[in-house]
Amino acid sequence: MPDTTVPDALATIIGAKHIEVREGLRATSLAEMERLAKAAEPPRDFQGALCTTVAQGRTGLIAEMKRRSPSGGEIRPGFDPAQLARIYEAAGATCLSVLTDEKWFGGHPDDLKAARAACALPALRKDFLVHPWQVFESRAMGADAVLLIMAALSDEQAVELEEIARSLDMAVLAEVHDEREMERALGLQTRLIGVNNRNLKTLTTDLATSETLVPRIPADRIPVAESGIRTAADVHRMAKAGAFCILVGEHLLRQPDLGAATTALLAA
Ligand SMILES: O=C(O)c1ccccc1NCC(=O)[C@H](O)[C@H](O)COP(=O)(O)O
Repeated sequence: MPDTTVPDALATIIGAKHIEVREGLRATSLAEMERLAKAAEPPRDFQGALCTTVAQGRTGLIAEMKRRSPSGGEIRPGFDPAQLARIYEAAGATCLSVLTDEKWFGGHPDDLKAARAACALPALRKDFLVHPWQVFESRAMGADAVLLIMAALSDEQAVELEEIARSLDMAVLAEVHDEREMERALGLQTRLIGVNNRNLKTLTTDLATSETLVPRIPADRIPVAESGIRTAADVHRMAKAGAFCILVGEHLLRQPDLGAATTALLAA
């Protein structure tokens, strides 16, 4: 029996996202958001950038930016998305991940716009997508890729959101935390399978999650190890499990010298 006395962080966030979408739809109709998405400048090749980096024998780093998080509290005072993007790019990151959720992460669509405009890296919109409107909104704000969290979506919803993202030439990172979610993600067309080492119900992090799941991901997919990666040894550990792409946020963002920290992590 699940412990119903413990609040489920993801369920709380998803509940609020449904309300946000309803409010968003009142301000901008689905048809208008679709029009804005189609009018946006063309997307950058998020998946291609990761494939090229890995083919060159380097670690594909999706470098994340977030002001705060439910698990970490305030992460980076003086947060400047354009400056962070330039530093990440110069230090060898392959892609960006930008939190746009305001309530829990202090983010905003303007963060993604500013970060993307400041560099040539493709950008993932890191948010909690539950409705087609948000996929169109992601493209309209300039995102090159969206995150689909399998724990937050039914199979039908995941397929629908992926179809819309693909129709807009955006990449999809399908995120999983257990074997069942992984099987469901493998039913999608995307090659990018993110294994989140963070349990989004309890917010605890364990790199063993990637060590268990990544070796079970078929060779035609691209595993991305996410969360809790802090050291060159962690990067090596993820690579040993078969994940040559990683998504890292908090550790890097807490370092005063972000560029040096990013370079050091990629030296693994
Ligand atoms: O990070 C949280 O506290 C969190 C809470 C609820 C839902 C999602 C959450 N984080 C999203 C992520 O998984 C991370 O931002 C991402 O994978 C980077 O992790 P890290 O390198 O540990 O910052």
